[in-house]
Amino acid sequence: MRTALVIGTGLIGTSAALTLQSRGVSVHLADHDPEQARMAAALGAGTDEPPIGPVDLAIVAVPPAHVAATLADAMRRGVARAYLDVASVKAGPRRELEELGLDLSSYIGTHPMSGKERSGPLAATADLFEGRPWVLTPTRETDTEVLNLALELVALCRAVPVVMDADAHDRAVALVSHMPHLVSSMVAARLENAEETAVRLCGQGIRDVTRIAASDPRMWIDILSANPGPVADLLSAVAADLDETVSALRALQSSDEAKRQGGATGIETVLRRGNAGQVRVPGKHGSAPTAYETVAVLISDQPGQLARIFADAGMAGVNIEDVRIEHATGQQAGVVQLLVDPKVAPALAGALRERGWALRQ
Ligand SMILES: NC(=O)C1=CN([C@@H]2O[C@H](COP(=O)(O)OP(=O)(O)OC[C@H]3O[C@@H](n4cnc5c(N)ncnc54)[C@H](O)[C@@H]3O)[C@@H](O)[C@H]2O)C=CC1
Ligand SMILES: O=C(O)C(=O)Cc1ccc(O)cc1
Repeated sequence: MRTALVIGTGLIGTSAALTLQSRGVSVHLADHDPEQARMAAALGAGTDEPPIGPVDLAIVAVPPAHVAATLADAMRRGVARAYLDVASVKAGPRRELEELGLDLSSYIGTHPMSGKERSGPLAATADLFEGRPWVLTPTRETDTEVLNLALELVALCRAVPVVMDADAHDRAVALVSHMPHLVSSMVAARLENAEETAVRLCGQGIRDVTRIAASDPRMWIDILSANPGPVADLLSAVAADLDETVSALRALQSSDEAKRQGGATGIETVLRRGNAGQVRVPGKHGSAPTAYETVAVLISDQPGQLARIFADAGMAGVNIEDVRIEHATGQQAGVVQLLVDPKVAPALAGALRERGWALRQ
């Protein structure tokens, strides 16, 4: 691939553009808000000048409700040899394109399973897709050349291609993305009118659970509107679990010992089912989950502390598999949890102590 056109230069479009541009592809940037395209160009994602002739690949990265119309317009203008979109839902946009009567041999629906709770070009990063699944939904109509260009994009972004049917994709993301998004919003909504004295006690757990609730509601209305059935089915299963859990908690309040026992069993069941589901969440790079050991380092809130820890871990020859940061509310300090192979954890802890870091036991 030599040339690409990114239409929709927000978080996902600009991230893809930054990666392609850094790999030597000449990228053109377009957005219905020219300021967004200008900003992406200023970040080094390409040029906001239109291409002179058709590019190799057009990447449509606009909100799901605008995908079909944007693609149809680009295809009619013949701006590229191949077209793809990156929307979080796949069956709806394809159906809309079919209804528009377009030849879809030059189109493939795709979805990078990587993103953030922030929107716009300023949130974009060139490594956003590294090691993450990127779903491709070719059909019998899809030209081989188009599939190959999509695979080349995924490879250039160092993502992991996963081929799926559009409906199967939508059911899968209802489970791993859309239903959890709503649950996160509902947990976060409990905080809206909560007492400040309670909110300031928030720790890492609630931060993890509510991070995605900060996302742009307009985008998520679009996503959920295109996948309501599967999400409603899953949410009603969650509602059944909630009902059972509430009954179990009420039983725990009973003065009857047998009822209390039943309540405890009910709670244990839901917690154990949670353990069994959680171990199935894949580790980094989509690999099987790995049990890492945590080395927890106390840091002061000063510039360069993280970089120093990473450099010191590197000097000790230790590969950091994952990292989590706990900020203590209202304090200029925090804890960095370095997740490493259990075999190297003692050596890392020793090396960091030697270099003056305080470790939390
Ligand atoms: N946010 C995320 O974490 C992820 C989002 N996606 C999908 O990627 C797509 C883009 O999402 P984000 O980059 O997060 O959104 P964003 O809000 O950061 O960017 C969307 C951009 O599209 C532009 N736009 C809107 N309508 C347009 C139109 N008709 N023509 C041209 N430009 C138009 C907007 O001005 C904006 O710059 C969506 O389809 C979303 O479902 C996929 C994976 C992750
Ligand atoms: O922020 C996160 O962790 C996400 O999971 C973001 C995300 C949002 C929408 C998608 O279609 C895919 C990924």
